[in-house]
Amino acid sequence: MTDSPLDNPSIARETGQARLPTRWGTFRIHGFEADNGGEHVALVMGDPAAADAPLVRVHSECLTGDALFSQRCDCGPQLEAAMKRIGETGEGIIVYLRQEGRGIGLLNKIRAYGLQDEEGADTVEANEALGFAADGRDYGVAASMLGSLGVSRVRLMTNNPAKVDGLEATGVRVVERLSLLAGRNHHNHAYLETKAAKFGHHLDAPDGGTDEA
Ligand SMILES: Nc1nc2c(ncn2[C@@H]2O[C@H](COP(=O)(O)OP(=O)(O)OP(=O)(O)O)[C@@H](O)[C@H]2O)c(=O)[nH]1
Ligand SMILES: [Zn+2]
Repeated sequence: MTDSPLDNPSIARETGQARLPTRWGTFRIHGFEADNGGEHVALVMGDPAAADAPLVRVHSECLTGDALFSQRCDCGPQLEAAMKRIGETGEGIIVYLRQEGRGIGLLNKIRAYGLQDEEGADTVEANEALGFAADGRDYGVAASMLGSLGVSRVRLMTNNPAKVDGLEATGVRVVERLSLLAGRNHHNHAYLETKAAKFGHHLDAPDGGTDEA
């Protein structure tokens, strides 16, 4: 397997912060620089460090879905739903990781999309045909960012069991998993089915997986 072109450093240092008004309320945006120079951000609302286990979304960058309104995936609506939920709660964090294309980068993701279009590959087969692992993400940098923000226990908005395990492996305690079902449409049906079949995403389950010790 080819190593991911996006190295996955595990330490991120805060570089600055500012006010970020959004449709769902005003966050503070914190900039972080990782060991390899990667740039990530966290959107913080309220005082999550004072909470026992605040609402957190660890979102992997998807330029096409988050910014360009693509319906190939569910990323944009998931990000909106997470920001809305935090806005309604008044407290929480969006950790926005620049791990585009499950870690293979934007240009390789577009090549993978091409293989899906032309050869009928699913997302996993396309990654593997390009010489990458099915999912090359690492959550160490998210743990480092949460640590800087004073958070070590979270209620995580995700359908992805590997994200829960990945965060737990880096020392973040996921006390509850909250489903984040949004943005299903006829273009992303196969993509979502592949996530459920090959990665075990919980796509029809309600909130669950609380493993409070
Ligand atoms: N390599 C590759 N990456 C993709 C593809 N479609 C979406 N992505 C990336 O997948 C990432 C989102 O991961 P997903 O597996 O959809 O969802 P998740 O974040 O693991 O799970 P949730 O927390 O439930 O949203 C983003 O970085 C997207 O850019 C694809 O076809 N190929
Ligand atoms: Zn996406």
